[in-house]
Amino acid sequence: MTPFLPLHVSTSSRFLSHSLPFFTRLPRFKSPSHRTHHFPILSIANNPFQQSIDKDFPTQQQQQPRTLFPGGYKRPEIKVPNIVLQLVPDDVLSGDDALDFIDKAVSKWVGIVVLNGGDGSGKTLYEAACLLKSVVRDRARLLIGERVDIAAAVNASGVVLSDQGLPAIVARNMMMDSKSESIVLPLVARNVQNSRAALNASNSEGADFLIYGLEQDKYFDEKMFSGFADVKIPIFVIYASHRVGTSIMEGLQLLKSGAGGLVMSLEDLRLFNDESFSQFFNTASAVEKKTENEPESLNKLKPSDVENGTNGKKRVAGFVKLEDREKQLIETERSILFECINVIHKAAPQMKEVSLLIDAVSQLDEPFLLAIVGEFNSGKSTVINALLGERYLKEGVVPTTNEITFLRYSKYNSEEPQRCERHPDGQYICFLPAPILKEMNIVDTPGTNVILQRQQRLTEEFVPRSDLLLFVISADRPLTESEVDFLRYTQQWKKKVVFVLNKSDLYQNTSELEEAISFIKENTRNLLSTENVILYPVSARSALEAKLSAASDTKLDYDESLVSESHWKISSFYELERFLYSFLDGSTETGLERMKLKLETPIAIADRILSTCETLMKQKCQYAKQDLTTVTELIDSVKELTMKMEKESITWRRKTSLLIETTKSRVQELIESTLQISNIDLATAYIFKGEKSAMTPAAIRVENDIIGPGVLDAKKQLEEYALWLKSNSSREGKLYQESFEKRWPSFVNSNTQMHLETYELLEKVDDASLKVIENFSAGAASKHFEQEIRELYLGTFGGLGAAGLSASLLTSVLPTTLEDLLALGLCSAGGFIAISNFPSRKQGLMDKVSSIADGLAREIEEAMQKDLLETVVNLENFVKTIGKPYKDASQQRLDKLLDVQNELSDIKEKLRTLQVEIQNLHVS
Ligand SMILES: Nc1nc2c(ncn2[C@@H]2O[C@H](COP(=O)(O)OP(=O)(O)OP(=O)(O)O)[C@@H](O)[C@H]2O)c(=O)[nH]1
Repeated sequence: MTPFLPLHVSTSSRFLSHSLPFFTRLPRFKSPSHRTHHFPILSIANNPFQQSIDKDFPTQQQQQPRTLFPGGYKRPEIKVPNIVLQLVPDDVLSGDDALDFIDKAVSKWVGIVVLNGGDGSGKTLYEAACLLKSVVRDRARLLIGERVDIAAAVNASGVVLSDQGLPAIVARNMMMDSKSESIVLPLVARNVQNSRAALNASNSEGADFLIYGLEQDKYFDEKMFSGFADVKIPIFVIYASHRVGTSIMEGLQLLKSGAGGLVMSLEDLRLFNDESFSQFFNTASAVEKKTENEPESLNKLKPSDVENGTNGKKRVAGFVKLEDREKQLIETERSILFECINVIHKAAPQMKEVSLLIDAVSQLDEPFLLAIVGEFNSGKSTVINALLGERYLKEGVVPTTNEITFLRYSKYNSEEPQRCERHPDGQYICFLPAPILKEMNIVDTPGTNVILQRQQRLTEEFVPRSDLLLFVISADRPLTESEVDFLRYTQQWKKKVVFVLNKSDLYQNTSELEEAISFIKENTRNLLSTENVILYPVSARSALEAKLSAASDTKLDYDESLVSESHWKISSFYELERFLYSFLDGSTETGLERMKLKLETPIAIADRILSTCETLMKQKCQYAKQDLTTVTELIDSVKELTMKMEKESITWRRKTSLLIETTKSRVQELIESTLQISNIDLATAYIFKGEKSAMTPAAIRVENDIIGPGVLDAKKQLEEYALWLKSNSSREGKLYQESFEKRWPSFVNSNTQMHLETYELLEKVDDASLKVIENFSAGAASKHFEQEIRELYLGTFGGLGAAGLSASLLTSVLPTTLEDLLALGLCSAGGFIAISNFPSRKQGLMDKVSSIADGLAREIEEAMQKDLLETVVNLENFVKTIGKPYKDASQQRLDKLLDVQNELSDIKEKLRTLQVEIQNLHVS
């Protein structure tokens, strides 16, 4: 799982580079560690963001703890009935239509695909496995025959081992080492050819399912399968058409005999069409339904029941006795829990553990559930047998209980005193005529602290469902570390625990026994948060033997044997029984406690899941708030970008005004150097040639050398400026858009598709500054300038006549203006006054040039400013427009999450009130 690390906007480090959006240097959230250790407190199954709120706007990779169960692993579930497709590399690599066929098969009927190595090389097997994995994907389980290394390398679901292959535990551990991220334990299946091997593989081996193949030259016979009755894991039978026939009905026969499904080769699979398979699965589910309808079976709630909140049960009206009160509480509790389930669905659709709660709700009206737990070999089965008074369960020095075994009551039937069946959910249900089962269901669980992890998980997963735990400790190892660990785990579900110190007969004397009792009590008090640790030292073996011999000796019953047998070993077991029986009597305090425990079981599950949901929602809300802030900051950050553009535009304006300034100075310089009285050529040109004459060289120079190029330069500069504005705006606009899309890719939909005019905003600039310069004509300016000069000369020399002018001609040899004037004065006193105006007239012209240039510069600057403003306003509007759907969505998401958060706390409050009500139950 690659964590998606959310981005934040950093306000300080923007504008870093033009090749990156200016907001891309963003810090990352610290990804919280999501590894769980032994017995985690909080957890949720993996597979994030598929539904509801998350689907709407999946922005953050939230913390995904592995599972609510210890070790962070879940047992893999195997659906039955199922079809297993068995392949060899050639099937996969042959290049014909096999892959298409496999693709279709896994999308419809095949739930497990096994790739066997055949005799080929590891390389070929690996290549075939890679190819197969890419076809199968997650639609079916892919298992590799024997080669754990290849299974691990291609990330397969598990391995199939031959009868002589690796021990299952070794294979599983090897796979687990390589699949450290997976929350599901790897599957280990075994090929078997007879019932003994099958039993062995399912019991001490801990295989998850079996593939049963007939020995060479043997043909299928239903009786053959009867030897597998004790095998408690699914068995898939190899369906070889040449042995069994090609009718699917033959396969159905196998299912009826107890097989979990059929194993077929590619060749055999091709023999059947969709119709045959649908017939196969329909009939199989009909068979299953029949089993489910057995009395008191563990029917699961249907989703529709959850929605309706009815579970098909009649509502109970009115109550007078405690029992009625209990019924009424059950109804209230049920409806609150349905609400709870709905809220959990909303808060954490991926939380698979909600099924625990659904189960617990469906079991509210079921008898009290007493679960016997403890380490393997502590004597759990013997304790149960002693309670039942008969050796119903297998006992033994090696782990003997491999499945959760429900013991339920059924009337005595001489033909079938004990009937066991495997429920589709994998648990075993045995119907026995033992009286204690009338009032409570007893569950035998596989021992903990076994090397077989599957069994340990089974027990752990069962703990939340039980109402009371009978924790069996063996006298030869009172309270081990792993027992303490397990006990701690049970307390996460707030389970009431009663200890049974079994095999007490092993102690030499009472002081040894007392020492062990006080040791256990001392060390569990804190864990169970009670001063009153309940512990019964017993010898289940002696108690069972006493009961059995009492039963065989009709004259003596068990109670009498207690009297006659003063042995404490039996009497202490009797104490335990008395305690348990008192649970059945609703009129006693213990009976009341039974009801309370029963009612509190689903509440504890709900409470724990709700707490997990709350943590998750808190985190989700935090992320959603962060998202909203990020979106808002992202939108607002455009202001800083525009400020930056404004800053940069100053340089552009400066450059343009400098250009105008230079042009102005050059014109003025020209005036200074050219316009002199002594410039006889000029004077003659203006005075004698009149207006119609061709342009003077001075004016021509102004046009060609100064104003003309100046205007061209300015135009070029303003064109560049306009381009700078547009490219800046469209680049940044696009970067914003990319950032929104990259940051929230799942949200790119029709809402975020903008109208064309939105994109046009990025290009839309009026180019006012360019227009100003375009409107400024160098020719017109030169003409104007020419006119001004003419007026200057005419105003100066027009009244002097030929004498004055000839006098002035003298001055042509004099170097300075002053001498100029003096000479003129001497030559023509009358003309002096007119000529003396020349410098001020010249200055006037200079001022005129200056004011025209300054006016132009101002006009251009204002237009540039206008262009800039238009660009930044457009860019801001663009970013606001494209950011709006994201902002709205993050706001909506946050609102939704806050609503769910409120719903969570409301439902928690309701549960608390209910809990108080339950606690207030008392014997009337
Ligand atoms: N001495 C003595 N041995 C006992 C007593 N109870 C059970 N045993 C023996 O302990 C061994 C294990 O007993 P089981 O009842 O199979 O133990 P378990 O806890 O169910 O074992 P698993 O199901 O494998 O976890 C058997 O050999 C029993 O005979 C007892 O009270 N005293």
